[in-house]
Amino acid sequence: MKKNDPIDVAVGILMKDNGDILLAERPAGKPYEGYWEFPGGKVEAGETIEEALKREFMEELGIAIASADPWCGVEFVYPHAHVRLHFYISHDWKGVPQSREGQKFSWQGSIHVEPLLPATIPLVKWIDDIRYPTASGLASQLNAVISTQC
Ligand SMILES: Nc1nc2c([nH]c(=O)n2[C@H]2C[C@H](O)[C@@H](COP(=O)(O)OP(=O)(O)OP(=O)(O)O)O2)c(=O)[nH]1
Repeated sequence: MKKNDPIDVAVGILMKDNGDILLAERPAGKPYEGYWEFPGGKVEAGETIEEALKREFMEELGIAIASADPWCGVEFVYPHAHVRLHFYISHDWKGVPQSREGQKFSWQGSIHVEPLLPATIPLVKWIDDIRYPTASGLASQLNAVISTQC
């Protein structure tokens, strides 16, 4: 792998029935320590993204993800790395988050933790559109359906 090749990262958004989602603070010693992110980590050689997601959640939080759906992808170039983030949404897991790496974590309705990792900032708006659909958002979805049918 060349120095500037993108690094694949598996990222999970655990979403409770009431829409709350889990964020974690990056532990000391990592780039951007103290920034908030959705839990996850780098995909290792020979692993699928979903395998990496499940491994990272077990290692970092003691959470067993039963199922997760791929949601969106974001590519971002940091000074320390070029990352390709694969975001998954899960409604189906076992366990209660434990701080296995000494990190803080928090279930959030509207997001009140900061700073967020730069590449994660736009995701907050996108995930809110899913968690809290507005009347105008629903209208545009309806328009999309109507125009698909025409
Ligand atoms: N987990 C996670 N990583 C993110 C998010 N947004 C974002 O830019 N990243 C970036 C930060 C890092 O450059 C990279 C994740 O790498 P990492 O160093 O945390 O992964 P890791 O846990 O496998 O770390 P290590 O084993 O190398 O210590 O992805 C996010 O929301 N969640």
